[in-house]
Amino acid sequence: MPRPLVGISCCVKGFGPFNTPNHAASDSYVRVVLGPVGAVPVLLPAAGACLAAELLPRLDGLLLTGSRSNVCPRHYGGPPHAAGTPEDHARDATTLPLIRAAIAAGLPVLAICRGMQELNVALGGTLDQRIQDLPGRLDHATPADQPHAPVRTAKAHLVRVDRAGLLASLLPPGWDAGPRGAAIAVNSLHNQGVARLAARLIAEAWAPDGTIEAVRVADAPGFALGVQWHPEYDWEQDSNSRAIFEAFGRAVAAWAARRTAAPGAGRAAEAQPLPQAAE
Ligand SMILES: N[C@@H](CCC(=O)NCCCC(=O)O)C(=O)O
Repeated sequence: MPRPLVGISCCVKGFGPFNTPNHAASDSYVRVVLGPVGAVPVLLPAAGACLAAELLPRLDGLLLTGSRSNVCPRHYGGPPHAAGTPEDHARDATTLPLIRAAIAAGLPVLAICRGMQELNVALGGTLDQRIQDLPGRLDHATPADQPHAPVRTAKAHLVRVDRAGLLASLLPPGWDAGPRGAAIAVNSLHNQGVARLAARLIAEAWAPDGTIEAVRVADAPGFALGVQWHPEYDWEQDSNSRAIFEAFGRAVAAWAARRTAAPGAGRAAEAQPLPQAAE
């Protein structure tokens, strides 16, 4: 049987001397899909809502990536971002409908950082835009003055995990047996966070300041998990991070087996006209 296909959400980023828009996803997501997820990575361009119906029937999983850009507040009725806050309207226009269609179809979904924020917004939740400015909250942002690699793998804080949740069920045996109890250490590279949790989401993990750090979709027919941290940066060293991707990979493999047995399974919506290619 051919290996399963996992779609990876792209951002639109300017590259080169003319800042030409490119559809891009970090190499860390490609490597984790090839590695512990055990699938073939398929980069999904941020080309709009039309992609959901075209792509979903051909995919076995959806990996929603992190990004420096932020979900535009008009999608959740929030105030405009402070000047200079990066947005990516093309990504929003692609991922928000894609998430709704994927969840409805039961396609396995793993949502990381911006991806978890998109999952919340796609299902009707709202975001805080700078949690470090809120009273009593921690600064979860990327330290600006430190080099790339260590800051992405360094543990920034603990996360208390609901022992009864999906996340706890997939962590390695004994994950909660040490002195920390039901808490794991995570990295942290975000400014925004869940404000109002979407009605269909269940919080599964919390930072010490109460920030929601993991969610699952309560009524999802398939695997649907979001984490606010970045397991893709340290899965080679961290067994908890690796376990998240392996569990996603098992769900993806099961979906692929069903899709192969019954082609057309997962078809979520009627196809829409494709957009014109950019000039
Ligand atoms: N922009 C949002 C989401 C944060 C996020 O996904 N960060 C990814 C950073 C990747 C990296 O720096 O390597 C927010 O700020 O909350």
